[in-house]
Amino acid sequence: KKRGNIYLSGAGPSAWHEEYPVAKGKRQSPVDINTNKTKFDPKLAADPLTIRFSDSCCQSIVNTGISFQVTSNGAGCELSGGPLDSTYQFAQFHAHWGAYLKTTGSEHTVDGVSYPAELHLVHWNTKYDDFKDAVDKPDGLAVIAVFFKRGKEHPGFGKIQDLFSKIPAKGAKVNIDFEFNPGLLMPPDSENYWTYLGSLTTPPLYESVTWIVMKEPLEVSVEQIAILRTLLWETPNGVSQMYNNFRPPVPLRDRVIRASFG
Ligand SMILES: NS(=O)(=O)c1ccc2oc(NC(=O)c3ccccc3)nc2c1
Ligand SMILES: [Zn+2]
Repeated sequence: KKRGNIYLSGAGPSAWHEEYPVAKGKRQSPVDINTNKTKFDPKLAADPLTIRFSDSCCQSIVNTGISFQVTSNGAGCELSGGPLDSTYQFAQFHAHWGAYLKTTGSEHTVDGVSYPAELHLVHWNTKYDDFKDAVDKPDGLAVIAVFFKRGKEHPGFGKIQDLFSKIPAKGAKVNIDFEFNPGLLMPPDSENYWTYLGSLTTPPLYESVTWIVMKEPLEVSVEQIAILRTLLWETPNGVSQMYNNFRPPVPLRDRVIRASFG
């Protein structure tokens, strides 16, 4: 059966629970971050989040059929501190975005407000042997989420977007033969973040992610937001531009989102 596109086949995200019952689970993502209900946790500031990236950590970029994905062997790219009790190694970054002239696009929202896109930097807990071993464990993954907002151009991200024309279809992959430090994609102030226990935002929706959502968005140009939609994916009506590859927020249930700032 041509599965096609998980966002456009059948009823999309609202139907994922039919094949993945965990979609209605207790620690699903994304969620709306209601800033009146977040809780400042001084312990997060006491043991600051340590985000380490390197110039040599990005090997290739692939069209996964639902986003672009810059893949890393993780060399010199590690995450620890803050809410994390272990060292996590960088595996890949990708993004989610909306449609032309729409304000939606991000997965997480803040007080009900969406951003046009959201970047995810995926890390796995090095207490496990590799990503695949970590991916379904409750403390297996840590994902840094960075909101994109429209503003000045971001030349660093532009270097990655220049490769999009080389990965026109699902499965297409090219090597990155220049140095690219994912640290360029962190907002100027990355001390202020929210954190909560959640899940992958696409099937299999494993409840294995400690989310670290940066409060400050990263500015990119309106053109750069539009270039995201030049990536292509399969739809029930054939190959077309990739957009609206985001899961809308799901219920927070019995969770409190902690803030690293007062
Ligand atoms: N939107 S999300 O929640 O950040 C999210 C959702 C689903 C994901 O599946 C993977 N797999 C790998 O990264 C991987 C890395 C190495 C080898 C195999 C897979 N990362 C994900 C992130
Ligand atoms: Zn993602």
